[in-house]
Amino acid sequence: MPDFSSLATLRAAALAPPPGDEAAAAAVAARQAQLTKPPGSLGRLEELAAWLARWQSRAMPRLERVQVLVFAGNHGVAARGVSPYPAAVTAQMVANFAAGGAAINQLAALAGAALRVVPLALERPTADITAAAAMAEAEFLDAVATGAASLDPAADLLCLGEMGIANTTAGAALAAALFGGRGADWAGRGTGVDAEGLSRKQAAVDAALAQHPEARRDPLEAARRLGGRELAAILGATLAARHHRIPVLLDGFTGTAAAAPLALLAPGGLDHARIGHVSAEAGHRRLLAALEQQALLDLGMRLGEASGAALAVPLLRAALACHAGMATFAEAGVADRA
Ligand SMILES: O=C(O)c1ccc[n+]([C@@H]2O[C@H](COP(=O)([O-])O)[C@@H](O)[C@H]2O)c1
Ligand SMILES: Cc1cc2nc[nH]c2cc1C
Repeated sequence: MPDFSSLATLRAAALAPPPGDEAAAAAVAARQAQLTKPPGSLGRLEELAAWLARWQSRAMPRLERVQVLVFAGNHGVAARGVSPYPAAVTAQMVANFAAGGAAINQLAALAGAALRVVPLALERPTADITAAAAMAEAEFLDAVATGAASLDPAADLLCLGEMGIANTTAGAALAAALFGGRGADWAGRGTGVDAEGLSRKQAAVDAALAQHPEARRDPLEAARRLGGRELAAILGATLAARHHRIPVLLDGFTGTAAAAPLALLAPGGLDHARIGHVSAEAGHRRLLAALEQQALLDLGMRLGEASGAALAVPLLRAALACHAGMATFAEAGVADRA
């Protein structure tokens, strides 16, 4: 378990992500070549089986234990009129998750996954990023460590999601600091803000970027100054998963932005993560392009709460069912190519 007790140790862990197991990935590719199908005909399912093998370090990957983690946080920038919903909805949705009434409850059950929801100091919103750093260093590290500690170290796969009114504004500011551009490039409609709300959101992102020039220079400072507790927890869980050899499915725009600092801190720092779906949130495609990632699904969803990550789990199960269950040409007596 990496040490996230100081910014220096967190940075050290992020700068040295363990490599994948290329032998396990090669074993998958070798078996794929023997299976009763034209080479490559299962498309990305083949690559996904190899990806699971590489990051689980298992020639025959498995999905017996899938964890869905949803982190919740509140944001001072919500007071800027950037979301149509009041901040109180964050805690109300956490209660809804506990009662089993949210979309993620249904989708996690369908995925055969264990859902855990972790509220992070909801009564204490982060500071308004247009005026101050979202979190002090200790608060940031605490959220990162909570994210890491919430991970089931025996999981075969981790799906990550978030809940936090106004967090698409935080995600947009973070993405702009990491990859360049301004509010107009990264802010979208979120939960459905109107045109004036969108203008306020773009202005809030621009004001936050002007307030925090350091964020453009250091991905961890960007996460601390512009993000939020649930975003920091996603970063911590994603990095901890890498060190525990657990592949990760990220969810939408906010969740992808939360983990993105890891890709900038180390080349391949997010190679153990895939994006479950591309959100309808305007900036997500731009973010995926910047990360050179292709989402698994494109269903026009924009919910967050790990819904798009959980929905992609059955695709991974399909990839493994074919990989493990198909006969080889020799076993089935099917003639291979001449
Ligand atoms: O991540 C996404 O793609 C996404 C897009 C739109 C909305 N959300 C969810 O909606 C909330 C943030 O939206 P907003 O409008 O309050 O910034 C937060 O709880 C997210 O889980 C998430
Ligand atoms: C109702 C509601 C549910 C959500 N789930 C994730 N983000 C959300 C935002 C709102 C507003």
